[in-house]
Amino acid sequence: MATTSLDKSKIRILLLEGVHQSALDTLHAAGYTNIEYIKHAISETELKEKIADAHFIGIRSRTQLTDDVLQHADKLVAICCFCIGTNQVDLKAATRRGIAVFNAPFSNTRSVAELVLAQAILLLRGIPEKNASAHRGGWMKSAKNSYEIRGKKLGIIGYGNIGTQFSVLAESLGMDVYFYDVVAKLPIGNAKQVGSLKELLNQSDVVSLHVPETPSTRWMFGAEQLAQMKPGSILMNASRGTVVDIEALTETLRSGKLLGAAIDVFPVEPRSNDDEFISPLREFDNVILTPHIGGSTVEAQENIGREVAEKLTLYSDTGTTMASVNFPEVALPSHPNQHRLLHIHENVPGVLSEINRVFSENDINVCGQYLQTNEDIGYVVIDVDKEYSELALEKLKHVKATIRCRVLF
Ligand SMILES: NC(=O)C1=CN([C@@H]2O[C@H](COP(=O)(O)OP(=O)(O)OC[C@H]3O[C@@H](n4cnc5c(N)ncnc54)[C@H](O)[C@@H]3O)[C@@H](O)[C@H]2O)C=CC1
Ligand SMILES: O=C(O)CCC(=O)C(=O)O
Repeated sequence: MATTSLDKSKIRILLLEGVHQSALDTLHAAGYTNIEYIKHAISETELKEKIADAHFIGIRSRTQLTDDVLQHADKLVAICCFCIGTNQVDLKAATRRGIAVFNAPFSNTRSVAELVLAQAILLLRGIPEKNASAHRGGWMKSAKNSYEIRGKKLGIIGYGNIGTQFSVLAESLGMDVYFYDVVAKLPIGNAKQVGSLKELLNQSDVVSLHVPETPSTRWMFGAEQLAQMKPGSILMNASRGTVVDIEALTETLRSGKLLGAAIDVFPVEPRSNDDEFISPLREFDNVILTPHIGGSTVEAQENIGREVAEKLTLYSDTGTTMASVNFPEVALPSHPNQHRLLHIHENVPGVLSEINRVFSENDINVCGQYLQTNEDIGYVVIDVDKEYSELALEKLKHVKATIRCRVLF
């Protein structure tokens, strides 16, 4: 698509946590060259220093973009999460500063579903203990506590993009699938929605969590829920580390009540692969511990890199905010031969009429105008003839409730 964006060499992009090469390729192909690429998460002090110069930042799940960090991000236009979860970003603080947030809601969902399916099979067969024993010279040849997956009941908590895919895969292996979700959901295949978490836990042989991190899911799975699980059942968590109370899980595992567990996410995760992973769960051979790699496959990372980098370039080139997590969604055409003003304001009455007054009082012809609002902010995009953009920008900055206003050339 032909675009007339800002001089791209001046747009600074900071990419952290080793996002896939496909992101770099996509950005380079779109003409963005001023990119700092770091393979790991950086300390908060370094983050505050680096974010001060960045127009765009790309992160995965380790980098915490708190209100405090964002206070240092005067130039930041957008945050690009190369993952699904956006709980590591203070979305309210980003919105208040007029910073758009993007993510990749689908690209790694199949990878998570495949991982938990594999873990369920391995745990039902007692493979983690048998494997650990063999590595130490043991030989646990026995059918005790070793089961087929066929005919077992799977209880999915959070029946969204990942939960539904897991549901389909599990049914294809003969599992009976039940799910609990706070929203009424159309069941896929023969899955059945149950009315309460307790009901789900009381009957499931395998329980798997696929909820986002929100206030309602924070520590939602503790001693009470573990007590409601069937003896000999399995718990799996590949959602977020703040969902399961690890101390309570440790106690339950010590009691021998569960056949096993698979945990991919933890309340505190090492910042880099060189740091030690500390968890009381390390003592159990019947627990599969994975380093937050539910979505870490070559396929998923390549797709995410491309998908999120495309969202970045589209927003940077044209102002398009489709699929933004926190911004009103506007799909915009390119603006050849015109300049494009992007005005982000608090969603309060009277702003639009003030904006329109800027154009009528200054005799500026509006070539195109687009508006969308959400609960917090309004996003107005105005295309004007090139010679008027500087004057319009200056005037628009003084419109009441303005958060941020900039121009795309
Ligand atoms: N381990 C890993 O590497 C990965 C982890 N994830 C995590 O998995 C989560 C889920 O991903 P998706 O399925 O794509 O999200 P989704 O948004 O499609 O589905 C989440 C579902 O959880 C439900 N839900 C929300 N609060 C709930 C509650 N209190 N009780 C029961 N259900 C509730 C929602 O209604 C929704 O149906 C992500 O938010 C992310 O945190 C995602 C990708 C990779
Ligand atoms: O791969 C990552 O860094 C995080 C994956 C994840 O948890 C997500 O997509 O929400």
